[in-house]
Amino acid sequence: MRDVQQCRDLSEVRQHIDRIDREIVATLAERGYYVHQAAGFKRNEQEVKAPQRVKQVIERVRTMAEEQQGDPGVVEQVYRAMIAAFIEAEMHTHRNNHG
Ligand SMILES: C=C(O[C@@H]1C=C(C(=O)O)C=C[C@H]1O)C(=O)O
Repeated sequence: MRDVQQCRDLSEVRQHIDRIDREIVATLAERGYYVHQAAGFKRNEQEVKAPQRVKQVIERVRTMAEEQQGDPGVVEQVYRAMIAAFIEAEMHTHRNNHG
């Protein structure tokens, strides 16, 4: 985990959360850009979904959470929701590419 500060009140806690959200949204935009490119390399909808890759990603981020004193269960839930949304977006791109 990165260095964390002890806050004096809820407002200070929320300032940190707002700052972190800015970073998360920027990172999601960057990730989304690569997911969009992934669609261009896939031939069908099963390849877009790539369940084996999803399994690998989930295992990897759970391990990373454990190493960084995060909560693997929370990380897995967040990732499953995020990947589902990215698959939906990638599916749109795939369908546009293939008529
Ligand atoms: C980006 C990909 O496509 C999909 C999205 C994934 C993701 O957001 O991590 C992982 C696998 C696929 O379901 C990929 O195959 O790598």
